[in-house]
Amino acid sequence: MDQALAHGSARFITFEGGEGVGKSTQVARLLRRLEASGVDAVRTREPGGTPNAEAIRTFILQGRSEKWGAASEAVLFAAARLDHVTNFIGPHLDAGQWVICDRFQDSTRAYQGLTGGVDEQTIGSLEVLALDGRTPDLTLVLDMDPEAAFDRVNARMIEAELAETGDRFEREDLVWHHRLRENFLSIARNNPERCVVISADQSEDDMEETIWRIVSARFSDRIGPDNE
Ligand SMILES: Nc1ncnc2c1ncn2[C@@H]1O[C@H](COP(=O)(O)OP(=O)(O)O)[C@@H](O)[C@H]1O
Ligand SMILES: Cc1cn([C@H]2C[C@H](O)[C@@H](COP(=O)(O)OP(=O)(O)O)O2)c(=O)[nH]c1=O
Repeated sequence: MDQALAHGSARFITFEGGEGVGKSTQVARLLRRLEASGVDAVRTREPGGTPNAEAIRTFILQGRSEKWGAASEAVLFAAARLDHVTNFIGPHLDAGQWVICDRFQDSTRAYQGLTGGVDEQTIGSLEVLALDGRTPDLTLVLDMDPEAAFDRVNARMIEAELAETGDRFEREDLVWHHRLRENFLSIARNNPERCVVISADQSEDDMEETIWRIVSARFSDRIGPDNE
């Protein structure tokens, strides 16, 4: 079935990209813009979004699954995603609410698959299981040089007087993060109907405007000028 029809009138939008590129910031801003246009929307994140998936998130990000290897971690992320799709994303879309998700299946493809070395067939099978047909209508891939993204995050941490430790994936070296960036770009190139790459090397306000232009143009049938 056409995915747009499968979701009814609601739309499913995901944000993807490396660490610190501004995904959470823009998820919050897009939600505000949608609400201001009269669209009923909810935000969520991965791994997480339901109590079971949040438990898996804590387990992985504390590094407790690291020794198990990328394939086992891909299975854990898929288990969290299946619970999230079944108990949060699917029900909200079916109720007519748009769902805006901070990371989704492309993160498993980029981190565990292309960067972590888990083969395409395994990633594909896990994706079929976990998504249960809920492919995003639009994926915004935020892209910037990982060094610049880390500088930005560190500057904010110093401003807020927070100690920098980083979770399991943030502690990987820069070469790894450059490879990750290339892998997100290659996923976007391979899925041109679904993915749009956005430069994250702009101010928060400019990024918000760019994203709003893309979302409102793509879903102009749902976000009419009458609602602005
Ligand atoms: N466009 C931007 N320019 C400068 N700093 C930004 C921008 N977007 C986000 N930030 C800051 O960078 C840090 C990471 O942003 P965040 O939205 O949490 O990224 P992510 O969810 O991709 O990890 C935060 O401290 C945030 O305030
Ligand atoms: C959803 C998902 C996340 N991850 C990783 C990416 C992040 O390093 C981490 C999620 O932590 P998070 O703090 O949400 O990262 P960020 O703020 O950069 O979005 O989990 C995977 O490796 N595979 C996945 O399928």
